[in-house]
Amino acid sequence: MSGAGAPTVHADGHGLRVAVIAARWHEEIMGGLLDGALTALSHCKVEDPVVVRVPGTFELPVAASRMARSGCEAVVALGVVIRGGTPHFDYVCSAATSGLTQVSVETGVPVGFGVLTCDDEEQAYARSGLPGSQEDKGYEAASAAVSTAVVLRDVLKGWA
Ligand SMILES: Nc1c(NC[C@H](O)[C@H](O)[C@H](O)CO)[nH]c(=O)[nH]c1=O
Ligand SMILES: CC(=O)[C@@H](O)COP(=O)(O)O
Repeated sequence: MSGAGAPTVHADGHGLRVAVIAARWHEEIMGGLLDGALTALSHCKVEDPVVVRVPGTFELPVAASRMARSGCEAVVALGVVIRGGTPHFDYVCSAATSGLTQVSVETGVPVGFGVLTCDDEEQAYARSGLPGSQEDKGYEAASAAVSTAVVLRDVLKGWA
C-alpha cells in the first residue's frame, strides 16, 4: 500500500547495502513504519538490511551520516514526530529534514524520508501502514531510497 500518487516501483536491489535508521518515539506507529520499510526492501530483493535504532527523530541524521560514510548504498530514515504544546515540534522536524537532506547530498547516498510530521496521533496512524491505515510511508521511503540508489548505480556504471 502506498500513498495517493506515490509510485510503486520495485527496483532490483539485489546486493545493495541498505541501512534502516528508526527512531523509538511512538512505538506502535514506528512498528508499522518499520514493517513497511522492511517489506519494501524484501520486494526489492535487498538481503539482510541493517536496522539501527536511535532514541528520537533528532538523532536520525547523525546515524544516517555514519552509515552512509561506512559503505551503505541507501539509507531509510524513519521517525514519528507529533506536535505538542511548544514550538519544539518545528525544531525537531526542521533539524531532521535538513540534516537528512545534507547527508544525502554530501555523501551521494540516497536517504529515504520516512519521517511522519503530524498534528496528532490520528494523522500519524493513517500513514503508518498499520491495519486500517490509508498510507504506508515506511514502504514508500524504502522503495524510494532503493530505486534512487539503483538508478544511480546503473547510470554511473563504468563512468568512475
Ligand atoms: N517529541 C518527539 C521527539 N523528541 C525527541 C527528539 O527527537 C530527541 O530525541 C531529543 O530532543 C533528544 O535529543 N522525537 C520523536 O521522534 N518524536 C517526537 O514526537
Ligand atoms: C515534538 C515534540 O518534541 C513534542 O512531543 C514535545 O511536546 P511539547 O512541545 O509539549 O514539549
